[in-house]
Parts: sequence; C-alpha cells; structure tokens
Amino acid sequence: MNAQSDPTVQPVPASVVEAVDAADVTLSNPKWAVVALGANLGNRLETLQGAIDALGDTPGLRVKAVSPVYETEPWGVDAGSQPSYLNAVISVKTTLPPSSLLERGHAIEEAFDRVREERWGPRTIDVDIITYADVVSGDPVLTLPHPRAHQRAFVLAPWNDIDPEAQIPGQGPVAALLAAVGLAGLTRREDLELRLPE
Ligand SMILES: Nc1ncnc2c1ncn2[C@@H]1O[C@H](COP(=O)(O)OP(=O)(O)OP(=O)(O)O)[C@@H](O)[C@H]1O
Ligand SMILES: Nc1nc2c(c(=O)[nH]1)N=C(CO)CN2
Repeated sequence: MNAQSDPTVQPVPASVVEAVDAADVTLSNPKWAVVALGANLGNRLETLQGAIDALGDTPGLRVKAVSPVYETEPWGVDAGSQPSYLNAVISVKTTLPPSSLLERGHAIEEAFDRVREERWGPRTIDVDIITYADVVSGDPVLTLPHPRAHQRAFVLAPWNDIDPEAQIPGQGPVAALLAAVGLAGLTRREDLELRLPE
C-alpha cells in the first residue's frame, strides 16, 4: 500500500509544507542577528555577562562577538530620574527563527528578575533584538530592525566597535547614524570587560 491508496493518509496542507520548508532553510542556513543588552539595577556587569552566557547556552545559537561596555545616561526619561546604564551589543549566529530568539530574550529577562512596570523604567536587564539578517517587519510583537535603534548612541556605539561596516536595513550605515546622534552621555568603560561565553 502506498500513500495514494491508503485512505488514512491525509494530504498535507500547502501552508504546513511551506512552514516546514522555511524551518528547514533556517536550520541549514544560520542567520546573523544583533542583540543589545542594557542594565541599570543590581550588579550590572555580572547581569550582562549572565545574559551573554545564557544566550550562549541556547541550542542553535552561538555568540560570535561581544562589544566593549559603555556607561550611559538613561535615554528617554528625565535626567537624574534613574541610575545610569551599562550597555553592550553582541552579534550571534543562529538557527532559531526571530520569534524564538525574542522568547529566549524574554526568558533571560525573567531569569534575572526583570520587572516590567513603566515604559523605559529601570531594569536589571533588557534584551533587545536589533537586527535579524535583513528582515524588516512592523509586527509590534517583534519589530525588525528595532524601531529606535538608529536613534540610540548606546546601541550604535558598541555595535560600531564590533562591526564598523554594519548597516541597519532601511536606515543606513551604523557609523553614519552614530555620527548623526553623537556620543553625548556615553562613557566607554575601559576598566570593565565582557567575555564570549566559555
Ligand atoms: N526588536 C525588538 N526587540 C525586543 N522587543 C521587541 C522588539 N520589537 C518589539 N518588541 C516588543 O516590545 C515589548 C516591550 O519590550 P520592552 O519592555 O523591552 O521595551 P523597553 O525596553 O522598555 O523599550 P524599547 O522597546 O524602547 O527598548 C516586548 O514585549 C516585545 O514583544
Ligand atoms: N542609556 C540607556 N537608556 C535606556 C535604555 C538603555 O539600555 N540605556 N533602555 C531603554 C529601554 O530599552 C530606555 N533607555
């Protein structure tokens, strides 16, 4: 008996075939993604390293580069209303689809006891997906590229350090965007260092 003559075998809907094919393409073809990390509560450096290590422990994800650490004034809130941040950017190569990368970021935020209270409120850790390959999406659950990355020196400066040729799809070269926003409110912390996961 073959699939044609077996009445218990149902045809596979085209949408399922497409989804399986798409997953397969990702599995054999890892994508580059850029992830920004920020912390302004608790032991900020330890938490950033913990998030990098947790990302590195994720099946289907390899951390390929870790930026220098920047001390940055809180962006988007009144001056002096929050402690300063430590920010860094990492690049990763991954077979995870964008939605799974976001989920993993949220799980790491939860593991570090991040509490969501106010918009742009202080946090133990923030994991933002800045770019995923050249994907452009307006989906509010996962907007790609991150809709505010091109305005944020605390993302652009560390990203430019690890990839001076980087581009934000639809926005242009990171180096030019950084030149436009400037370095005010940023201090590179030469005394602090983040490592690739062991
Ligand atoms: N590129 C993205 N990276 C991370 N979260 C995103 C992205 N695009 C949309 N989101 C959504 O934004 C929601 C709010 O995220 P979050 O609480 O980290 O915002 P925030 O860090 O306070 O502000 P901002 O988005 O300006 O960095 C998340 O639940 C997530 O679904
Ligand atoms: N300096 C700085 N400011 C912020 C940051 C951040 O990581 N660094 N994150 C925010 C929400 O994502 C809002 N403001």
